[in-house]
Amino acid sequence: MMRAIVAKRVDAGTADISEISELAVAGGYEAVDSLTQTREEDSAYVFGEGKIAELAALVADRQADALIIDNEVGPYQMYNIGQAMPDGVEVIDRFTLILEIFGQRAQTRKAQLQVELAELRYELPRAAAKTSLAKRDERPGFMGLGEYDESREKDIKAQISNIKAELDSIAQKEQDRRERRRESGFDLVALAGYTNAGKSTLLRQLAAELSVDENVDKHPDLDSIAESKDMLFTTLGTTTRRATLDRREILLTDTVGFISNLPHWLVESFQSTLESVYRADLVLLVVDASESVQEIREKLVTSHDTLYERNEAPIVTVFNKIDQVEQAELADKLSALSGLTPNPITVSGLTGEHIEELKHRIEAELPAWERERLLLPLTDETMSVVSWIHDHGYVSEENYENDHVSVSFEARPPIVEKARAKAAELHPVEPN
Ligand SMILES: Nc1nc2c(ncn2[C@@H]2O[C@H](COP(=O)(O)OP(=O)(O)OP(=O)(O)O)[C@@H](O)[C@H]2O)c(=O)[nH]1
Ligand SMILES: [Mg+2]
Repeated sequence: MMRAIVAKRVDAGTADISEISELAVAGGYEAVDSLTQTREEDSAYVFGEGKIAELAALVADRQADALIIDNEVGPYQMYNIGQAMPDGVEVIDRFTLILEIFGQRAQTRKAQLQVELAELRYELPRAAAKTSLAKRDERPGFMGLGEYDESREKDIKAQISNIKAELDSIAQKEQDRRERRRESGFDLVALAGYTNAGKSTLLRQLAAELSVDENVDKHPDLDSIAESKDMLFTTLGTTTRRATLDRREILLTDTVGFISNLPHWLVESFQSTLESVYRADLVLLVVDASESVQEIREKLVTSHDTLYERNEAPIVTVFNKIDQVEQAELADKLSALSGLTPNPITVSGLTGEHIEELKHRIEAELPAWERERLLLPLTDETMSVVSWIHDHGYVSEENYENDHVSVSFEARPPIVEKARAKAAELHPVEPN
């Protein structure tokens, strides 16, 4: 495994390196040591020059292969820090680390395109900076940053627009698929929330059935016998499974987790993954109840920001991992956070506690179904209409009389509409 030193600079207060350390592990590094500094950003080195010398000594001493910095590092700062480190040491900032993780996990075409798009967006301003400096100073390869090449910038822009076009067409296909699924009577429910909150674990609890996506084999984290890893960004693509509630059939989609402090271009690149959240009939926003009130609050606020802009569906907040929290403590947390989530539900995806309640809640929050009672004349086609209604809605009563059958059912309004049309097309057999 690659050995890494983790470093972080903050303007004020104490730097918290827990998240970057977890990201390092997720990226396949062993975080062997760390250094932090509280001071304003240095334009040449991010950290103070003395701290950089200290870091270089630590890297050498611990025989690290990489230096991971939990700050955004500009192209020149990156170059300067690289020069100050022992030879062969890779310098990685927060965003390149996240991109590395995504790159390792991206298995579907869509995920790969999204990672590529994010990489190009990361590179674009850097290429532009090189070009403008090289022009100004007429020094190709300014500061050793590589060949000065204006065409590189154009190239990146062209690639970005190609990838966007392909992602748009994938998004359109997915939108069509969502509509077909709704027409088949399914309600679409999406799991959203921070990475490691327990979304995939909940998916497995709620939907034991097989996945309905073509990416089944590409999500080893969703295998019901596979253990969920306690690791950031286990799930990258989206996976959809079918689950049966009391009355309704839903399609439940697991998505990539959120993480705070992401630059705009990175979030944008993963926009199409979030479409399955924005376009759902209901969103389950999962939070880890074992975290501190402060942490949960920050994550809820970021999640709401991400969702509210484009989300169309109602949101139910799910406090997961209650097996790890004392009851009194949980009550305190819920009341402290009640302003942000008026009516949350508490569960444990691991033990299955309150999963039935969650199912009821999902059913209650889904868009209301319409009730209808249809009298169908008995013809050769009648049984197929009746079974169509069974497939697309919930039948509460079915009575056979001499020459007709009466069916009482509930379904999405468009399904009821269709059932009426089908019923109208049935013509009774002429009596002899
Ligand atoms: N104790 C406890 N652990 C849980 C519970 N739910 C999930 N976990 C653990 O939390 C970790 C993360 O769970 P996942 O289901 O992979 O989380 P996720 O939200 O899908 O994470 P990403 O795919 O990375 O976004 C795993 O180690 C799970 O076993 C729970 O209810 N109780
Ligand atoms: Mg997951």
